[in-house]
Amino acid sequence: MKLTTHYSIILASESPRRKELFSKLAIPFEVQPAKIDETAEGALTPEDLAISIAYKKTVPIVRANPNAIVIGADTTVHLGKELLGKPTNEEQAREYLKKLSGRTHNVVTGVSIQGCGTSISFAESTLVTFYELTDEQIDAYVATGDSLDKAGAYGIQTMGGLFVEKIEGDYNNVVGLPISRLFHTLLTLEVIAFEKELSK
Ligand SMILES: Cc1cn([C@H]2C[C@H](O)[C@@H](COP(=O)(O)OP(=O)(O)OP(=O)(O)O)O2)c(=O)[nH]c1=O
Repeated sequence: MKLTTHYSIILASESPRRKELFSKLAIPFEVQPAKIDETAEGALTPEDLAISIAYKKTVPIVRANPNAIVIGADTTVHLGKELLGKPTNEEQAREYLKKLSGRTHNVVTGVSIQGCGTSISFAESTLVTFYELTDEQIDAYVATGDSLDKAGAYGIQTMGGLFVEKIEGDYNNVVGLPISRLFHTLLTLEVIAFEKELSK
């Protein structure tokens, strides 16, 4: 299938995983990371929190590119009422993984699509259950350095995936972008469309 767009599209993210997932659409796009303060005020639900940060990421990019459609995303890990962001150091990474061991957590990615008269956001949730982890497993994984740029201190797409017993929901959402829901949303918004190929 071949998709097309009349818009210039900007992915407001420095995440290489988001860039790779967005590339599945095979349409031209640019990456412009937004450096923002990733905190949100008020007692928000996990979904509203992820949406509000995703939206915040689009704001400076929309301002600088008024003729583009800008897409921002934010992924957070929730264990009960506790929010586990990116660990600030290896000690915190170990602490997060100990908490996740043997339990089910919720990975929520907020996505915000802004610009050219479009303003829509959504959040997708995936439940992830970890095996019971030993200290040896946690120490060995954290020593790889993979934890530090990832919410919840693990990457399901890297060796962190070895800790996962099961997931309920969209795998790509855990990696950082629910690309299939985004694909359907962009089609509905007519931001993207199928390019009708002339019969050969
Ligand atoms: C749980 C989990 C998170 N992650 C990543 C996805 C996100 O990149 C990151 C969470 O941080 P985010 O703040 O969502 O994203 P980011 O800082 O990487 O990029 P940007 O703000 O510029 O868009 O954690 C994985 O790669 N694998 C996983 O299994």
